[in-house]
Amino acid sequence: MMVERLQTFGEITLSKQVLQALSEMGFEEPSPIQKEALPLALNGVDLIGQAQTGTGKTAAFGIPITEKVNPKFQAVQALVLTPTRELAVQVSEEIAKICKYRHIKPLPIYGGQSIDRQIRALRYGCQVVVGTPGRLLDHLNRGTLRLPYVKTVVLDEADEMLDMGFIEDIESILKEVSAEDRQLMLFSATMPLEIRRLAQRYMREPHTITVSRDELTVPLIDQVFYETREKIKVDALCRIIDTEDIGQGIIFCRTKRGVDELVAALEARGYFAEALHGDLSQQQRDRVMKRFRDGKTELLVATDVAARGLDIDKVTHVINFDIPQDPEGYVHRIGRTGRAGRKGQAITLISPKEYRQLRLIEQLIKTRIRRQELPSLSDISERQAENLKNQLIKLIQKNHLGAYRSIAGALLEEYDSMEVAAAALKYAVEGPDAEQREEDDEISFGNTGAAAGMVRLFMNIGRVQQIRPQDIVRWIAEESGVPGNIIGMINIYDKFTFVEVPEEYAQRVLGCMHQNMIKGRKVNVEPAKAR
Ligand SMILES: Nc1ncnc2c1ncn2[C@@H]1O[C@H](COP(=O)(O)OP(=O)(O)OP(=O)(O)O)[C@@H](O)[C@H]1O
Ligand SMILES: [Mg+2]
Repeated sequence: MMVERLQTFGEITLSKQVLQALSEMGFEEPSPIQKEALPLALNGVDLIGQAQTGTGKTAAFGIPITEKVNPKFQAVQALVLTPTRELAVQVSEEIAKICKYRHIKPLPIYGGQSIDRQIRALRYGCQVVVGTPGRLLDHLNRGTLRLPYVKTVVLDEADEMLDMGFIEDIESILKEVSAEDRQLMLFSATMPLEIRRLAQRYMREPHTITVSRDELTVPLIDQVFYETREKIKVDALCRIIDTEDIGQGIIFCRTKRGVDELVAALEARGYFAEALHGDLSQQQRDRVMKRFRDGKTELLVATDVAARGLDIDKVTHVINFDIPQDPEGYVHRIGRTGRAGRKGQAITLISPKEYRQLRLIEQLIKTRIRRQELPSLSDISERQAENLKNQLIKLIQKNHLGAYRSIAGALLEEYDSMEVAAAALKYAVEGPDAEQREEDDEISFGNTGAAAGMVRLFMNIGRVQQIRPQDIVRWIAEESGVPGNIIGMINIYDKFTFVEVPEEYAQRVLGCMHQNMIKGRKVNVEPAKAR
């Protein structure tokens, strides 16, 4: 059958409310999968839709669901199944945006969340349920969720859902939906042949849409690999982090334990990263995800729980610290970057023994992954020098140099301009007492000494080379709004730091600083004895 190609959402028969919502979401024209899937899906046929990561599969089923659900009828009419909790939340939110003007209520239902709260929400009523299989079954068994009026079922990440781990649950759930006039749609960026075959069992003459041209991966993602030995893998990773210009990155490990160990190893080296895996409580998972989505965490270290579906636009890098187990996993992992037309960088670390796995991935994606050599230490310092230079250029261009100009003027009368500039740079990078720092365990800073009326605040930072007293001053000033010049002595010890502030400011400083960050490190502030 020829599939009709459409140019705008307006050319598809969509309600005014949905068109309005799509335009508010910034969707100007349908993506390729949407162009092909929407007319078929709206007609009610079963379909299997395969399209590259980040190309709008969610809306390809979210729009038809929104159009088909009757807002006046208070019963669950559509069901979307996802493999992870985070994805259930995200898909439910995207559907909520699409049906903003249709008075339809989607509800995410997933494990780890209070079941009582879910029962109340279900009783209150919703028309679209987006959930993970285990928890949905739980509700079906308790009788707190019934599906007799469900007409549309979607398996997002269908190949994963029909894989061994989930298939029994999926079958049990499908049994609860009347097969009579049920529409079943499967979506994924990968759809292995055996899964397509298996899917026939549940589908009626499904239409198959395959959008990806030759490559399974998005061409805007640059893909490289580094060969490294197991022993120096963490150091290799750190060098890569130091040289890449990472906006936000997801680092994948094979196991939960591997994730925790890598987070600890990164922290010990002064990098801040957060872990995401299935052993965390749901509250922790939610918190980690929120901070990452809000751009507060730069690096997320995760198991494959984050491999599929997650849509976070600022992710510039995906790093496979461990090579994925199966080639499909690679496609999904690296697909967390380079979404909706953006560029992305995918980096894979392999040991000499893992070339075979790498070749299998290349075969599947029909693309060569380029080999790169690890950056040397001099590459890194070159890179840092470059960054520093760029920051200075920005400052010069902004031209807000105020009082610093007169200091510069005074210095230039006595010293050579090269000397002055170089000293200023050294001060900026290494801090005021860089020379001594290596010898001393304790670093002090400040000029007021133990002035009267000052309190000492205890900060749990640990001593890190990159954090200097002036970082702390600037950070306190930014976070609490108190002027930097009221801060007195700063003592940096090996494991903690004391900062002196006038008593009247102490409350304000304390108030903003619980669990805050300096240069990516968590900081707890507690009051210590007044002097
Ligand atoms: N027509 C469109 N115009 C502009 N942006 C769109 C359009 N359709 C979807 N998007 C946006 O593109 C991003 C990626 O979409 P989505 O998450 O649905 O991708 P996906 O195909 O499901 O990817 P994955 O295989 O990783 O699950 C989302 O932020 C979504 O809001
Ligand atoms: Mg998706």
